[in-house]
Amino acid sequence: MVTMLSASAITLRLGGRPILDGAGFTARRGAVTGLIGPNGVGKSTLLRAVAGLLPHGGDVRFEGQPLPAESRARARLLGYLPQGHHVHWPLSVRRTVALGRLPHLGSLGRPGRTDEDAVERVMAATGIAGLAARTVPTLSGGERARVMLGRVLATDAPVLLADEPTAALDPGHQLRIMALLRAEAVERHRAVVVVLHDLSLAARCCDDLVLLMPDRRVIAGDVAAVLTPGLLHEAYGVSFAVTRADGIPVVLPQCATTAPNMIQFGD
Ligand SMILES: Nc1ncnc2c1ncn2[C@@H]1O[C@H](COP(=O)(O)OP(=O)(O)OP(=O)(O)O)[C@@H](O)[C@H]1O
Repeated sequence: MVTMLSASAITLRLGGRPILDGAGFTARRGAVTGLIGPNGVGKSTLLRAVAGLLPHGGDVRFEGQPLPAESRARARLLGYLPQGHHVHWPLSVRRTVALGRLPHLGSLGRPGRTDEDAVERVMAATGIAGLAARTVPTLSGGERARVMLGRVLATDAPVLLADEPTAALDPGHQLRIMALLRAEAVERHRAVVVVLHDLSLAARCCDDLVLLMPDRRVIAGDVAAVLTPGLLHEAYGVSFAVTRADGIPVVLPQCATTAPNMIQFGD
């Protein structure tokens, strides 16, 4: 599979502090790449930098070419789903998904047949066609997550960057969202990059993993190469058992004691 997106030597400061210092990763066409690592290590920041939403040093390329500086042209290449994205105003589901077509609309901003087809396709794929007329604030968390994902899928961008799209979802919805992202990668030949905290879900649903370490190393490779007990202990500060259940990888954090207050938080 071909590298579609590459980010290298990304440096970035926020609030006067260096947050990223030489981070990078590649994402292949037709594959799901999981971006993992402990809280605060810089996963969201890296994704936002790559999406062009934060000024940064380093190099981001699409199929070997620098990304266009113009935001609409860039948005046609990179679809970005922010963490915990909500719509608080009473916009219908259909109109929310249609917002994903904005980078494609001409100067009059009028959607054409291609735009309408894209919205219908995405609403069917995400299972939200039956909710089309509902307003987003009236939806459940699981329904809203699918609508927000629908909005980004409607961009038809070849690269999808999704920041914790499964957060706060039940296990069934988590698997459905990941299956959708997989289908976008495999059937529509996109490169999908997804930030995940659930390491078993990452092991099960991702082809490649990128682990951001607290000491700023970046460990990239397939699931077996990255999800080792040694690397996970270094990354998260607790022990892990990496095993299989019915052939499905399972990554279990271990605690010497069952008392949660025995886990020490870092600085
Ligand atoms: N606007 C900001 N100003 C100053 N520091 C910030 C800002 N935004 C983020 N940071 C800091 O940057 C670091 C990386 O944050 P980021 O949200 O990228 O981490 P993350 O790996 O996505 O974390 P989590 O898993 O908790 O979502 C954190 O220490 C955070 O406090």
